[in-house]
Amino acid sequence: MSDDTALPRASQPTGACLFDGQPAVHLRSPAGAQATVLLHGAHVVSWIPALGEEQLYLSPTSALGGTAAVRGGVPVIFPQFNQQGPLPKHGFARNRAWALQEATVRGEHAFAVLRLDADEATRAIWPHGFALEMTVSVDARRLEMELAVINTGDSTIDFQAALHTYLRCGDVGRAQLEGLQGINYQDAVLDQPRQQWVDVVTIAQELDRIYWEAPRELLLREAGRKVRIIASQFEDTVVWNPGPEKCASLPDMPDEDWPQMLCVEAAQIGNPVRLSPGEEWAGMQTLVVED
Ligand SMILES: O=P(O)(O)OC[C@H]1O[C@H](O)[C@H](O)[C@@H](O)[C@@H]1O
Repeated sequence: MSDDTALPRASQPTGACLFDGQPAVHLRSPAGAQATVLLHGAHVVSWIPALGEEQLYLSPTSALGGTAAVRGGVPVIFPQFNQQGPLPKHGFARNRAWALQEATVRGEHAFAVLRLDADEATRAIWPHGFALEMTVSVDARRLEMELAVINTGDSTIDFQAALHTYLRCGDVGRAQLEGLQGINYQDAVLDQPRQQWVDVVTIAQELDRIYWEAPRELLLREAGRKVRIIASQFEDTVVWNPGPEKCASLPDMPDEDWPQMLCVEAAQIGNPVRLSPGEEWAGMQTLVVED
């Protein structure tokens, strides 16, 4: 992925930018950490901690413009997870143009706020009033993503939501996701409920699981790298890798790229959130690179 701006991305200040020709916002913290968020979907497509390397996987063959969902980064899932209801898969938030409200550096942080309001197109498929606010913040070693949902309508809303984070891996077969032992999950590949006995390791084929009421903190560990994954308010965690066969069937991802990613998604699936008019809910996922 290349930028279309004159400045190399490493030198871009906090503010509006283009990413592969698409409207985006770039964040640069005083310590030099960076993140880039597309206005399409409020989709985080890059996170580079200070003195670090890219931490997110973004498919080089994913279309970033138009109405298609982006393969990689952090898709925002709202108001439906997967195909668990009548709406398009994973809802509509990831396929809409969000508005940039603010992009600022404050203290050690650089952050941006993006907003999506109900409009005619969303009401046509989901007849409710709502506003979404996505706040993305970086400091030296940390990426914080908060999705807030406000019921701006005059009737109750029920929704599922997720931050569908594609973590970059050197080789997912040698990576380890720690913290899920003892947790019950729905195995979407086997279509069966199961329980996790050991850490999630040696992924070599499709893995697609919803862990119910998962621990707040998980750790992705691979040679020379540890990323702590902290969820707040999101009760469930989805872990997904397409494996070789499913990856080969995805038109927006190179066949050989599946070992380079693992989705660890902060999600609210089992207990949809219910908001009365005027009420608000917010869920957060924080990623921290550790020594
Ligand atoms: O291809 P997408 O619509 O982006 O969905 C990608 C994946 O998202 C989640 O992780 C689901 O659990 C998977 O079943 C799904 O395949």
